[in-house]
Amino acid sequence: MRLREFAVDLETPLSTAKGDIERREGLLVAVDVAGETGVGEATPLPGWTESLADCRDALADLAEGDAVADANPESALEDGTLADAPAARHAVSLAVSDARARAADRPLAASLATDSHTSLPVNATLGDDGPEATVEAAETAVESGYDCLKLKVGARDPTDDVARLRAVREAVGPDVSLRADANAAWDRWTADRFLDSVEERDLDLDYLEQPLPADELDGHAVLRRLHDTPIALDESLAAVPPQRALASNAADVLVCKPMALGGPDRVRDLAARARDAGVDVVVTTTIDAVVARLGALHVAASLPGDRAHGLATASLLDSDLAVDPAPVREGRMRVPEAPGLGIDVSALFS
Ligand SMILES: O=C(O)CCC(=O)c1ccccc1C(=O)O
Ligand SMILES: [Mg+2]
Repeated sequence: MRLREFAVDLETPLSTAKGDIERREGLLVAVDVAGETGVGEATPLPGWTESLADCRDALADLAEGDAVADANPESALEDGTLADAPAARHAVSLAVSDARARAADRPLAASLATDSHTSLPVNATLGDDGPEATVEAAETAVESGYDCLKLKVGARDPTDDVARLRAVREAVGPDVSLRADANAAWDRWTADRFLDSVEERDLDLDYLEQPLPADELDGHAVLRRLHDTPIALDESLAAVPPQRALASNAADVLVCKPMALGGPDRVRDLAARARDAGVDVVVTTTIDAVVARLGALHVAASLPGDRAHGLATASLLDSDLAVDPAPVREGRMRVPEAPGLGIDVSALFS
């Protein structure tokens, strides 16, 4: 197993209710499995995953036990070694899946599901900003072909967030779908008030993502009963066993971050349970470099459903680890057709 550390800056910080994301640091992992080299990425994000230091330690421990890891890196996925390090587990799991798909000579998505999508709609991700800047960013996104926008809310008074959403709805018209992500900023009363005014003004939100703190499953379930606006859970899935979130009737949609859930295999397991419960799944990045974004794209493409995914985050970075084989065009991403992730490993480990 080989490791390579990396750091990439965001072009402009992504402003959320829980602070700005300015820089992403992580590790690339390469493993040899089934006669092929596969690559994975660990880009931890505290709040969703272990710290960078813990991630680095977990992967270094694995790489040092090289004899074991090389003989069977998959054992580390199942034996609990990486149980408390979802970003590290994500890197190893993605690298193993990439190698296996390359060995089968199929794109990763097609190796995971026979009826995988070849392209997917994605939402534009708009940070917290004043009303004019938010409208301008929304208009630019729609002009470039997006028909789904996700706005960060929760960093200002909810009345101001409603005004931002109203201005965006007026600017983009009724056919663009709008999502709002509060990143756990509100209490039940504030979320209730926000949803009342959104619904009074017919702003028609596709969903409200994580209005309440991560452990408040019952609170989200109450909001679902009181309002027509669908509720999505994100932070909750990293904080409580995802099965509990499903069992609590707390969500219409699960926002699945492969990095936070511990790998593409974990997303697929959870998506199957969600499907049985009639809950939709949207896959998003954690603002990752090209390897993890491609992993998220392939796993999203392997799932049924036609909701836009939160994968359009490459443009937030000011540099990357390699040329992106899946740029966003007209609000969609095409799944690379080359084997595995569709990226050249030698370009990443030179
Ligand atoms: O979903 C998207 O559009 C992009 C991903 C995103 O918003 C995000 C990125 C990093 C950390 C948290 C989040 C989030 O969904 O809250
Ligand atoms: Mg979110």
